[in-house]
Amino acid sequence: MKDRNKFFIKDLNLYYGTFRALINVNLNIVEKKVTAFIGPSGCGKSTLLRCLNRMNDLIEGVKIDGVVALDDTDIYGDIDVIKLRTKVGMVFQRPNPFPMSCYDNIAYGPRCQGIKDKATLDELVEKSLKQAALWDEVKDRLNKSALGLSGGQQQRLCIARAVAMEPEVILMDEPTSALDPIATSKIEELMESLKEDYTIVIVTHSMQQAARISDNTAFFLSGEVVESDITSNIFTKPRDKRTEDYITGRFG
Ligand SMILES: Nc1ncnc2c1ncn2[C@@H]1O[C@H](COP(=O)(O)OP(=O)(O)OP(=O)(O)O)[C@@H](O)[C@H]1O
Repeated sequence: MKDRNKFFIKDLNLYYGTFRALINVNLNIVEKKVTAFIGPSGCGKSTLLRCLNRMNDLIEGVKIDGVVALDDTDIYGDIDVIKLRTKVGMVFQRPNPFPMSCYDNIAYGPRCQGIKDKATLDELVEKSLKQAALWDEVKDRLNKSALGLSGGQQQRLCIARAVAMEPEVILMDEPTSALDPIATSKIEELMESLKEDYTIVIVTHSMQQAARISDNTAFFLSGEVVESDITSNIFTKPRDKRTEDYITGRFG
């Protein structure tokens, strides 16, 4: 099947006050693939990720120019931002379950959207937890606090919570950086299965992780996307000397 672009990013610049954090970014994000953003600390990976569901709108002093289109619609045009964030869900670096039961964590978003029917919610909770590979571990403790889960389980719960909103894209900002290697490999396996249904964009500090899980990789440096390509090309035959220096560990 031919690749289809989910996001189209053209000449994007982002300023925090007078500081230009993204510089003329041009990038396509392919549908139903995993795209990794890599690069040294402070190079703009999270900033670009947050542009994709307008999370930067919440930061004072941010100015953006250029185009970010989702399925051909400019998301910085006159659109419903709440709807956008429903379509483009997000999972953060530290697991952040709400201080409520596992069940209520998942049902929270759908309830806010007006779904009240218990059977419908039950089904959605089960389906989301299954998709996040957590159902077997929590099915007997759905009514207990989510805060009693391990860190890795909490992160999968947060992924289930994102999935329950039936998004099209899931943004993940260093989703495994607070987790141990076993929990990390569970999340990595999970991403492999989630990409059948969702477009995934992940910021990661780990080049090994990007190489393991992503189909496409974009390499960032000082606010610019230096190079983006299929992941194997980035790691075996980068076109730009700066990418090569980074992946061979010469800096960063
Ligand atoms: N809210 C903010 N206000 C001002 N400057 C910011 C803000 N957020 C990020 N920056 C600056 O923008 C630049 C890019 O930051 P960003 O967090 O996007 O980088 P990153 O590549 O994700 O870094 P890391 O890998 O360390 O998470 C940095 O210089 C950072 O200091």
